[in-house]
Amino acid sequence: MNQPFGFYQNEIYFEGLGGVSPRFPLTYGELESRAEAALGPSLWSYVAGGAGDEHTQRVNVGAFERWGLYPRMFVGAARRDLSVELFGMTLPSPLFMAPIGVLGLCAQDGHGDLATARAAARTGVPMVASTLTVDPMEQVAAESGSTPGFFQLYTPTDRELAESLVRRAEKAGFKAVVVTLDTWVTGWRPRDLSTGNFPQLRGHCLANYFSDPIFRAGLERTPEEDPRAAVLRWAQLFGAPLTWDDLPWLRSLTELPLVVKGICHPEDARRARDGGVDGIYCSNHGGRQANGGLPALDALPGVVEAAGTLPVLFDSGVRSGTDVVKALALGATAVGVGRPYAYGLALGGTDGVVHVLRSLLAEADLLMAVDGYPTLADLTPQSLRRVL
Ligand SMILES: Cc1cc2nc3c(=O)[nH]c(=O)nc-3n(C[C@H](O)[C@H](O)[C@H](O)COP(=O)(O)O)c2cc1C
Ligand SMILES: CCCCCCC(=O)C(=O)O
Repeated sequence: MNQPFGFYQNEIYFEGLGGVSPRFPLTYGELESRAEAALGPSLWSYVAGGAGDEHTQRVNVGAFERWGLYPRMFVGAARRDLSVELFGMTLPSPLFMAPIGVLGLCAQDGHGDLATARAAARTGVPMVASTLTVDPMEQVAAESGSTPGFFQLYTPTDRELAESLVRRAEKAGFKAVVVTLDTWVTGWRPRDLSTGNFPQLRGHCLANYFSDPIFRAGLERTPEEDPRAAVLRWAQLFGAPLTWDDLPWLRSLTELPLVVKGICHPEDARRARDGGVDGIYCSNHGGRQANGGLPALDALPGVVEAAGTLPVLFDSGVRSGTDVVKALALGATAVGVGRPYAYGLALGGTDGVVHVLRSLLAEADLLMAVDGYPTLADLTPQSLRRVL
């Protein structure tokens, strides 16, 4: 079903959308409340929660309401083209799935990364596979069919281990490496601190480490023999507090497109661009890391300007197809969906993820049809007006 996007209105209402299903929610509110019930209290609070009093998380979402899209008439947008060029590839739409570390646990069978990769295969929407998958990255890559996948790297303090993870990602067939910069230490997350629930500390989602020859070589006993010691070793190695001096080394790690995630300041975007990265990923980690109060969407225009000709990926707060359109109009090349697809996974495995992705795309496509924007190039900052 890896069909190009660009639906016709009548197909939506009379013929169905090949993936959007009435058995799953059609509003974000219902998706969230049904996912809460499906995930159970502990996993729900990990996935849904954020830093501090979750102000940043809320303003990430609210920021989209402060922009309105001008409707344009006499455009004849009967056909839309949502395809986008990214890293030399033509993708059928600008949507991608942001990396989610405990994703595997969100599926009923505990193999949610594989189920999500299958959704990528079915929709053509790329998945950014986290370093923290339940199943090893090689298996995740194998499930995504002809849809390109990206590998997200949490840079460990051991450079040899970092290099090994990247080598494996290349060999597994991932098409880009996304280095997350904003999470070398976990932020202040009251929900998780009160439940004591960090799935990684229970040994979940560490398959990429436990299967890695460099990681294993640093242990006295294998993770199978002594899982506790392996988790402790992982916790010691997890995150290197990188500086600009490390960028040349990161750049040297791979010839795959290199993307840096967590960039919100224009000066950081400029320095990353000058340091030779291939893409800038504007994100505040969905408000999970710092409760600093800046909505990621408000940071996007400055990052886009500083990135120059580099593609800008964006996430944080995207909850609907109209949000996708607004982020594109503000200059994003591709837009990441985070929590919503994890909720779809919780409700219906691969089918649930496909439903969420196709609902977002159908809504974006219909907005572009009705408001007269037939292609992504037609969406510019002038298409928007600040409304609040
Ligand atoms: C449960 C959870 C786990 C996450 N794990 C990762 C991760 O492993 N790597 C990463 O770069 N970002 C991770 N993120 C951040 C997402 O990639 C993305 O930036 C964020 O979800 C966007 O915010 P939103 O979900 O509110 O739209 C995670 C987010 C959630 C909700
Ligand atoms: C030491 C674990 C850091 C959190 C990793 C997953 C993530 O990015 C998130 O929960 O957010």
